[in-house]
Formats: sequence, structure tokens, C-alpha cells
Amino acid sequence: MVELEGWLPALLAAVATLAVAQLLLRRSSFSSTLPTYGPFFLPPFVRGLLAVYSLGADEDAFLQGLKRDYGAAVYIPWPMKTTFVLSIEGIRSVYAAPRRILNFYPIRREMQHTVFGAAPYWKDEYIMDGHLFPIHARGMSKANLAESLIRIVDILRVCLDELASKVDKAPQGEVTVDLIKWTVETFYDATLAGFFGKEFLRQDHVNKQELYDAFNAFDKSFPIVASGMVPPALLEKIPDVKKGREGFEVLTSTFQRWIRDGFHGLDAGIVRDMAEFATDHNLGEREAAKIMVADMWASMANAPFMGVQLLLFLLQAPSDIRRDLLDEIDSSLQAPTTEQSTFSHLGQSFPLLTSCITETLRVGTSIFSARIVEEDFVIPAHGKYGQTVVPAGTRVLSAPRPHHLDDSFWNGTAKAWNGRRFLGGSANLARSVYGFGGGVSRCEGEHIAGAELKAFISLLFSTFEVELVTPSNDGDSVRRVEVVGNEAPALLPRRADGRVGMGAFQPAEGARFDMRVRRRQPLSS
Ligand code: HEM
Repeated sequence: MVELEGWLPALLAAVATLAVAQLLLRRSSFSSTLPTYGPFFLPPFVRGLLAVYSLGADEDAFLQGLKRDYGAAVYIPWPMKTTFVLSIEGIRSVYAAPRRILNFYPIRREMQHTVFGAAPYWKDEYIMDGHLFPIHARGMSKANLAESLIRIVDILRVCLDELASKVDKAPQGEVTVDLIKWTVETFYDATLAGFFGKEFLRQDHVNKQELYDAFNAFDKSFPIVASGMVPPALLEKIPDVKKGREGFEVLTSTFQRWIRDGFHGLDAGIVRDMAEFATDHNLGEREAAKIMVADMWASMANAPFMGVQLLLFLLQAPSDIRRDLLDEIDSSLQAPTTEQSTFSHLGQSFPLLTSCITETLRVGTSIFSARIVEEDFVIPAHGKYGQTVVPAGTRVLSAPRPHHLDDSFWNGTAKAWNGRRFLGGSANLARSVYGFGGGVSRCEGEHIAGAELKAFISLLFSTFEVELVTPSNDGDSVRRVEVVGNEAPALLPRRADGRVGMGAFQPAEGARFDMRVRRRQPLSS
């Protein structure tokens, strides 16, 4: 019998050497064929499982490692069966590719079914691609969201007035507020009024807390269901998915009743367009209600958490940014009050705040934009990367996070927050930030989200002096992000687990940051 004990170490050493050599070879000049993830000596399914594990364990490290080791794109075997596109040129190619090469619509249709429970009409290209998606996109144009924006700003003012009355009643004229909870709830109230009308939360049968809890349960289950990696039979056994389904039911029945009761004071807008679409295609109230859950989710899954991150960065920004931002806000308030709730005013009055928002999108999001490869998709050769061909019949994901963190693109300061990064001559660089995704799947809510963030910050900072209370629950629950111009890093809540590629980072459960709020001293003229 062969004596294995003597051979085994040598065999392992040889395999390890080969693996390292292969890795080094890849690093110095990236292959022109599509590489597959993982050590070559492992079977594909083990490599695929390794990838799933590594992605879940540390998303940033995994994605940056992919780009470092494999270049522009890499294929991840089962269970993902997907090519990750990682280089800036590759990402641009994905977003620019025509539908005949990279198709998004089948994915968008399927999501409507798997996540939002749409009845079989979801398969109908004529109804979905031909009607639902175009009507939806029209409804989300700036012109059609003008009234929504006015309602959003009105409700933001109501929330700030409520806070002001607490401050005025406080003995020292100062209150301490749970920053994350207050910001998220303020966005919920304002956004819900914006899309569903100011009367929505005032209906007799609507319990605001119950609705929020239902939404949060549904949102928590979203990544598991949307990943498509868990077989339907197993899905129902996952407690978070079960709670998410219950939450979905609460949301659907609430919207169904709202439709039946005549939309309670909402005359027009995207959700009325959607209800009309459902009527035109005989889908019924329940299907219309499910489409509304999808809109509610889209409008609230990211914006509140961008609000939290933006506020935290601004509260920890260098003093010159704080000062210039206040000047910008004060001069924006010279405009008549009605003008302050318009897209044009919010779009033009805040160059510094716009730059801070884009920077927060760059450091505070990770997104995956999925496509089906209909024809071989060619990522042209660029820089150190050879041409790569992604074969037809597979899926690609554009994953811009490693590009957002790439020092060679961002002047050596990719890991640091720089509020002035996109000012003046550098404004065009904002096009290389993909926090809203890109191409045909680019966020339809980007304009209203940007306007909402600007209104939120400008109203808050013009009314109050706000100061961050240094969190005492340091350690694991806090992450640190360098800030250009500051010695100390900014503190942010640790990211919630299990939300890879899902957009704006949400705080981990239980994270707590407080802010001290007092009335701002009147401006000396
Ligand atoms: C700062 C806040 C927001 C961020 C960071 C954000 C981000 C995103 C991202 C990353 C996507 C997917 C992009 C892709 O696959 O390429 C998306 C899609 C979408 N977002 Fe937003 N979003 C925000 C706010 C909003 C708001 C307020 C709305 C309002 C309804 C909205 C509506 C949508 C819709 C409808 C889609 C789906 C588009 C489609 O499937 O084609 N988003 N968003």
C-alpha cells in the first residue's frame, strides 16, 4: 500500500504553490477570459458556497478582494450563478448596454411576483413592460411629483415644529433626541404623506405604529426573499420571512381599504396612476394594493437611512463645512416659502449640500444592479484589464462598491468622507457615483430623494443648533469613517447584517446615537 503520510505534505504544498502562482498571475495581468471565483482545485459548487459565505461575512472585504484578485469581472458558481462586474469601465458598459444584450425587465417583473406577490399577470410583457413600467416612470418624473414634494416639505415642517415645541418647553431650552429613531420616523411620516396624501395616517383604521412595524418586518425579510437563493418551500420556515409575510399582509390590507374608501383626499399622483392601471387591466383592488406596497417600500427602504448617515457626517464634518453649509442654507431661505418646496429651488440652491449627499452616497451605499445576459456581453479591454466576455444565458450584477472605495480613482482618499469632493470643477465626478444604480434600473426616486434630503437638512439646521452626543456604546456597535480635514474619524452605527447590495446602509438593530437640539440663535443682520 502507498505510504500516504510522507506524500501528503508535499502534495498539499504543490497545490498551494500552484494556487498562489495562479493568483499572482491574475494580479499582474488580468486574463482576457472570464475567471471563476475560488481556488481552481475545488469543485465549482464549493467555490460558490465559499463566495456566499465570504460575501455575508464581510461584504466590503469580499467585493474589494474580487476586484483585486480577478479584475473587471468574475463568475461566481452555484448558488449565485452570476458574474460580478467590478471595474468602472465594466460598470459603465453594463449600464450602457442595450436591452437586446443585457435585459432588466424579466428581473423587474419577477421581483413583482416573488417579493410583492403579484398574481400571474406579472409574466405578461405587454402589461408589465408595455404599460406598468412606463406609467410608473412617468409618475415618478419631477413634474408629476411636484405636489408630493410640497406635501413632504409640509410634513417635515410639522415634525420640526413638534420638536421645537419640546425644545421650548424644556427647562434649559435643550432636548436630547434619539437621532436614528427621530430621523427615520420623520422620513416615514413625510414620505407617506408625499406619496399617499396627508390624510393617510389619519384614517380611523390605520394605526401608525402597527403600520411601521409591519413595514419594518417586511423590509427585514426583503433581502432573503429577493436573493432568490432560498427555495420557496424553505423560505416559509425562516422566522423573519414569516414575520415579513405577516407585515406584508397588514400593508396590503391597509392599502386595499384605502382604495375602497376612495383614496382619502389624494386627488392625483403616482399611486393613483397605479390604481388606475390596475383598474384598466381588471387586476382588482388587492393587486393594486400590492403595487402600492412596492412603492411604499421603494420610497422608504433607502431615503431615511441616507438621512441618518448624512446627518451624522454633517454633525461630524470639519467646522468650515458646517459654516459654509449654514451660509448656503440661510441664503436659500431668502426665497419665498412656496418656492422652497420646489424641485428647481432645492436643485439649485445647495451646491455644497449636494456634494455632501453625493459623497454620502459614495461611502454609504452598496448596490447590485442585476441583468440577464441575452447575447454575449463584452467588457472591452481597459488599463490593466483584458477584454472579458460574459456568456449569453447567464446573469450579471454590476457591483460599484469596490469602485467607490478604489483609491486609484478617488485620488488616494477613497475611504474618507470629503464633503467638498464634488464641488466646482469636480462636479462631473458625481457621475461616477452609483448609489442610485444606473441605466435602465436606475432609481426612479432619485430626484425626490435628493430634494427630501436637502429639505430635511436645511429645515433642521436653520431651526436648531444640533450637536452629536458622542455615543457611549462604542466598540462593536460603531464603525469609523475617516473624514478629510478632521483628525478624528466620524462615528457611524455598525451596518445591519444580511443586507448585501441593498442600497443605503441601515444601522444594526439596537444602534443608538443621540443629538442635543436647541433653538438656533437668531441671525444678526
Ligand atoms: C437616497 C435614497 C435612495 C437611494 C440610495 C435609492 C437607491 C436605489 C437603488 C440602488 C435602486 C436600484 C438600482 C439598480 O438596480 O440599478 C433603486 C430603485 C428604485 N428606487 Fe430608489 N433609492 C432612494 C430613494 C428612493 C425614493 C424616495 C423612491 C420613491 C418612490 C425610490 C424609488 C425607486 C424605484 C421605483 C426603484 C425601482 C426602479 C426599477 O426597478 O427600475 N427610491 N433605488
